[in-house]
Amino acid sequence: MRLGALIPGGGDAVVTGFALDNRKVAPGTVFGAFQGARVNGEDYIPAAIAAGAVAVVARPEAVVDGALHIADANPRRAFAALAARFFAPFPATTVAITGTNGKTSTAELTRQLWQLAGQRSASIGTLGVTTGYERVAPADGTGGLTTPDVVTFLATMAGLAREGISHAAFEASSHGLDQYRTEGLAVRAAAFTNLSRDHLDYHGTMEAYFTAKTRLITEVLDANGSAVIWADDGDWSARMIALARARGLALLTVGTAGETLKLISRTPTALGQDLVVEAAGSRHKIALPLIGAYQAANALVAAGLVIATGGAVAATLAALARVSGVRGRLERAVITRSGAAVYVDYAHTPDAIVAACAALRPHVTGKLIIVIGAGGDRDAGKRPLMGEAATAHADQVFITDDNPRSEDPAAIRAAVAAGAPGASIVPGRREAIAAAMATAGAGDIVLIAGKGHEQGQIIAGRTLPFDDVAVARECAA
Ligand SMILES: CC(=O)N[C@H]1[C@@H](OP(=O)(O)OP(=O)(O)OC[C@H]2O[C@@H](n3ccc(=O)[nH]c3=O)[C@H](O)[C@@H]2O)O[C@H](CO)[C@@H](O)[C@@H]1O[C@H](C)C(=O)N[C@@H](C)C(=O)N[C@H](CCC(=O)O)C(=O)O
Ligand SMILES: Nc1ncnc2c1ncn2[C@@H]1O[C@H](COP(=O)(O)OP(=O)(O)OP(=O)(O)O)[C@@H](O)[C@H]1O
Ligand SMILES: N[C@H](CCC[C@H](N)C(=O)O)C(=O)O
Ligand SMILES: [Mg+2]
Repeated sequence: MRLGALIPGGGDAVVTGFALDNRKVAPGTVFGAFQGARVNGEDYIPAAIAAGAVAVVARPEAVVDGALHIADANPRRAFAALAARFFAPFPATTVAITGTNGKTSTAELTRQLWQLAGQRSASIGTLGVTTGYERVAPADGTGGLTTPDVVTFLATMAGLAREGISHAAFEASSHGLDQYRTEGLAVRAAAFTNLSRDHLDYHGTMEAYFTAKTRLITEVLDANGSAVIWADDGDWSARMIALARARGLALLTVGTAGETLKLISRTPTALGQDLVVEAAGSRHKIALPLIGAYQAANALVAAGLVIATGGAVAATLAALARVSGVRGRLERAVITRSGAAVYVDYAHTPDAIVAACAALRPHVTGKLIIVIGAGGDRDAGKRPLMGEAATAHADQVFITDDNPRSEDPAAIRAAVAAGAPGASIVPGRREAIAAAMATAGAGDIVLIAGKGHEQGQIIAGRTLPFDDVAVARECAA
């Protein structure tokens, strides 16, 4: 493609690709130079041009010598729009999900519902790229970033379209939205799941965190698209609904306070839960094969996205009876010799710990024993709150490590323990899982929280192999 085809006056230079790191620039690349959290990408403009960049997308005040300067006060957004023109076409039906918790689950359940309806579908998010035939996890073994960068995102979407995928659901994290990492393609429907404390290290305040998320509804979503909003998260839901209305979007509300998919009742069963949902004037009874209110919420939001993009209401709700669990979300790992069930869940916020405990509580006849930890180089303020949530909602708490990253693991454990008097502090995640499982008897449940699907423990810059499900099975052997 010629540069002139991407941007008026671009000329005849051949564009071969897009990069936002100078080390990935090859002859013909369009380079995006952005001010980051650590360094200023504008410092790498000369190196990018020396490596063959034909154009540089940067602020008007940046100095670009020897390549076309595509100047924009919001260079990340301009870069995403150009890159999308280069990488198109994309899957025809694309939807996005934001919220503090439930993005990955909802994206994956949306993909499953489409697949059950006969569509070739994919989901993109923390689990990597999932299609009906494979899951390609991020290469670094930790689960990596939810959205690596906009070039990877658009190239992946284009690759899926080439494979014949017509329907794609992606997770829009607040970091990704703030940094324009998931944009450029048409988004037909967008969902909001909930908002609670996380990532305040990056956003500073809950208000700024919420604002980052609102971009999905107010800017990224097509003007003629549909907003699917979980209605049961109080003020945050009400504000998102108001924003969707103000923009004149088609609106689908979901939950007990929802109008489109109104949750009438929810009754836990041995293997899942029975839901009664009022939709399009009739009542639908659904035997959802997943436990917990939070999974019911995500399943219904997923159904909302499918309906918003053309799925028939009754058939979509009926298909919920056939979904599979999402990797690392209330995944049953093993039963101990003494008869306790051990679950792994990706709860790494105070709210998620409450939700995961609540999901398991109806299935506990003895004690609910939880293993928690908090990530290093992440929102430190959530640590005691995670301890408090575990203490309030489980019967016995073990505090251990969860990706200490560059921080001192003992200091993180102590910060969590500040909210959890009476908890046992066990350095070493394997040791903590073993200790928790050893105390469990028949009728008890052990919940190993925080890492879900993750395949590694990040300690001092190194990622060591670690899989909660595998370790639980080893401890039970
Ligand atoms: C704080 C944050 O989100 N940082 C992300 C962001 O970095 P940044 O733009 O601030 O980059 P920077 O390192 O300051 O560099 C600025 C620019 O200079 C460029 N550069 C830099 C060095 C160099 O030698 N040459 C060069 O060109 C960089 O490519 C970048 O464009 O953009 C980078 C590329 O897209 C990301 O890798 C990086 O993620 C870091 C590693 C990270 O840990 N992010 C986490 C917090 C994150 O984003 N998590 C969310 C999950 C949230 C959730 O699901 O709950 C996610 O979406 O994954
Ligand atoms: N709708 C929900 N309400 C409350 N808690 C939830 C909800 N959905 C998921 N959770 C909790 O959050 C955890 C993570 O779920 P999931 O991976 O779907 O969320 P996410 O938003 O993608 O998270 P991340 O921001 O880390 O990518 C789950 O394991 C569960 O403990
Ligand atoms: N997307 C989240 C994942 C956290 C998972 C938890 N295991 C941790 O490392 O804190 C983040 O990057 O903050
Ligand atoms: Mg996720």
